[in-house]
Amino acid sequence: MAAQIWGSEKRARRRREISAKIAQMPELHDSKPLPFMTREEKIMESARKLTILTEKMGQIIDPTDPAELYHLNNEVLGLEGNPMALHGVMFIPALSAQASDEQQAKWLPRALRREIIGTYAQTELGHGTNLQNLETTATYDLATQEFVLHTPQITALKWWPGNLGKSSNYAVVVAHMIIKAKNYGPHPFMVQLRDEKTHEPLPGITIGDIGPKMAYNIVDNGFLGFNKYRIPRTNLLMRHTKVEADGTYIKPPHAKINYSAMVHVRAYMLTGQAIMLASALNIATRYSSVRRQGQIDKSQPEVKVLEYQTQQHRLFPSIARAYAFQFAGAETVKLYEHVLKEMKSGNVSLMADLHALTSGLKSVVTYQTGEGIEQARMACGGHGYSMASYISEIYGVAIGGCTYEGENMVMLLQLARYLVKSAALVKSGQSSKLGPLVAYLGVKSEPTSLIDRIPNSGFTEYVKTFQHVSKRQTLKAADMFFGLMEKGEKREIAWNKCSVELNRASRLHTRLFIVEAFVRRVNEIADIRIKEALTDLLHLHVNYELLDIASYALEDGFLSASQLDYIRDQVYLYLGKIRPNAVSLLDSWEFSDIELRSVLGRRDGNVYENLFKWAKSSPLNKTDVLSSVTQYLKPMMEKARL
Ligand SMILES: CCCCCCCC/C=C\CCC/C=C/C(=O)SCCNC(=O)CCNC(=O)[C@H](O)C(C)(C)COP(=O)(O)OP(=O)(O)OC[C@H]1O[C@@H](n2cnc3c(N)ncnc32)[C@H](O)[C@@H]1OP(=O)(O)O
Ligand SMILES: Cc1cc2nc3c(=O)[nH]c(=O)nc-3n(C[C@H](O)[C@H](O)[C@H](O)COP(=O)(O)OP(=O)(O)OC[C@H]3O[C@@H](n4cnc5c(N)ncnc54)[C@H](O)[C@@H]3O)c2cc1C
Repeated sequence: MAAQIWGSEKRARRRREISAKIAQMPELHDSKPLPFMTREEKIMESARKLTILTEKMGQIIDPTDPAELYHLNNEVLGLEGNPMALHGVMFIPALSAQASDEQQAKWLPRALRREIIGTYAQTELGHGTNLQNLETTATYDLATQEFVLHTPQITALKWWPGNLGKSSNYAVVVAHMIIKAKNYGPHPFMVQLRDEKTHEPLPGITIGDIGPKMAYNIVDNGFLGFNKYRIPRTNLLMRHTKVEADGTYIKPPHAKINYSAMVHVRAYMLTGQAIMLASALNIATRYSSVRRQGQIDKSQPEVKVLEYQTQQHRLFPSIARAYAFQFAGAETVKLYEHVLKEMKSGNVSLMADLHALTSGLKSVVTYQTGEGIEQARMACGGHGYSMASYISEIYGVAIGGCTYEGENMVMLLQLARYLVKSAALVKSGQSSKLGPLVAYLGVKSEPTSLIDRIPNSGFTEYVKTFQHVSKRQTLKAADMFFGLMEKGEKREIAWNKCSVELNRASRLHTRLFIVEAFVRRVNEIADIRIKEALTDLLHLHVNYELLDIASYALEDGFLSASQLDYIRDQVYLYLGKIRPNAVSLLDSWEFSDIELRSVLGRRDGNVYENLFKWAKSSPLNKTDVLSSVTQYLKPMMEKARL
């Protein structure tokens, strides 16, 4: 099963080898539990481990393999980020995709050797979503052949970029490029921020940390202002766009090609989200099979809480989602790598499809991951609320994904633009022009679902039902939009008035893709036992998801009330079938105790003794009487007694 999760036997074996090596290297372990550290201590601890990793990484992993790097990162540095998180996640990908060969030769080796630390600085205090209204300017000075970076007002301060505040000395900065008074829109520039020897900010740069956040507090998300700060013309990233010495602008082959670093993260973050969901579920499910509370049959002893159907219903559909996200994420990464290769050789025709797909997936996956992790926390009762479970940290980190790389509603609306264009093709009789991801929009469906009518139909009837609801909602939202415009409404106003319906279509389309990716994967599996376990999980997934969106299928009679009862029964049937495999389905992800960082989710199940040990190690317990008591509470009580 680990091979299915991680992509191959070899990958699963490598993960195990890497975890085993890390287990033997105490210098790479947290020196004390992270929740007991201050933010400064955590950053220091992370930087300490990061420098050891830089020295020893080659002994542990193949540093050129992103999957091995990601695993090493999760085990040693953890989810809360690190002082170089953005260096690998966005700075290097931005340089790789957007810098010319000559620029790459100059900067990439230095970045890869970690001689310099970089980040991706795009979002500002006043604007994050609407890139067209970013306010930082890069004005070309023809006389000196330099760009002058400037922050005209407070809202133009860069705000949020990870590791910008304290750790990075370089950044890819996105600014509006102005040449001879003409604004060419946002473009990426390589900018040195700090002196390489002293790490002091360079003259003309104002920089710092934006303060503590809901989670991710090891990352120094920062602010950045420029006061007429000059950089050479050749620091504009020039793989696709060029500015010649005389100010001549050569436009890129696709208007949005400079957005590729964002698409990179949107594609890769899906499996990251799956891992976080599976981690929280692993903790909750293991704990639920240790925790005994109450009886189902009063004549019997107390049961493990995992025996309760409500507990299973709370956890198991999310287990199915974690697998589904991992499989859909793996497919998306493959597609991304393919499109990136094509883009590098000048073919930009697949960019729109990739953008639409990653926009929808990013939104649905992060939202459902957040939901699943929060349910996992509640499933652990009181102990879930303790930082000893570590679930709250996982939650805080995961839901950051609902916001970064494009706020979820906004990204769903990006997918909706693609769906509406596709609907227009269907309406104008040009279904043959539909791309493969939306081809179903042009296919006539049966009048009713055959879900419970065709025995042994595999998952075909389910997929058809998901296709039906997605198609119907897409055409309905598109009709609403076109109808408003026919009545004379301006395009943008009509769009806004339909946007809730449009986003519903985007979610349904994305959920269909996730179901299809799960079905594709299960169909590929040769090992009978693995196939059986995953088929059970897939049954739970399709029935649970369909129940969740049933109103769309009920409203036009595609599903009947009796079919809904059938689907509900299937959910209960598969909850029961999955119960014996539940812990194993999560243990198959092979998270080590070091990686999980959870007292509650320990592999050995020795929860209570370790919770007590954890509590005793709280800094508050270093002394029996705190100074808050001697200074304030004790005098207060004494005064009251007089
Ligand atoms: C190994 C890696 C492991 C990764 C693990 C991940 C963990 C990471 C953990 C933490 C890191 C956090 C890092 C966070 C970083 C950031 O958040 S960086 C900042 C991100 N910011 C955003 O995402 C901003 C969101 N806004 C936008 O993207 C855009 O503004 C927009 C909403 C898309 C609109 O853009 P714009 O105003 O320029 O667009 P319009 O002029 O309206 O045109 C829209 C048309 O353009 C098409 N389009 C847009 N984007 C793209 C694209 N990327 N590719 C192709 N086409 C694109 C769009 O489809 C419209 O086309 P149409 O007109 O034909 O419909
Ligand atoms: C943990 C974290 C890490 C980050 N790291 C980085 C980084 O490294 N580099 C970087 O540059 N940035 C980074 N960011 C910033 C992030 O990319 C932005 O916050 C994000 O893109 C959302 O933009 P915003 O803050 O402007 O939200 P807003 O756009 O202000 O969103 C507020 C509300 O308005 C709605 N809204 C906005 N526009 C529309 C619209 N057109 N239609 C409908 N609704 C709309 C949204 O849906 C939302 O409900 C990070 C953010 C976080 C939380």
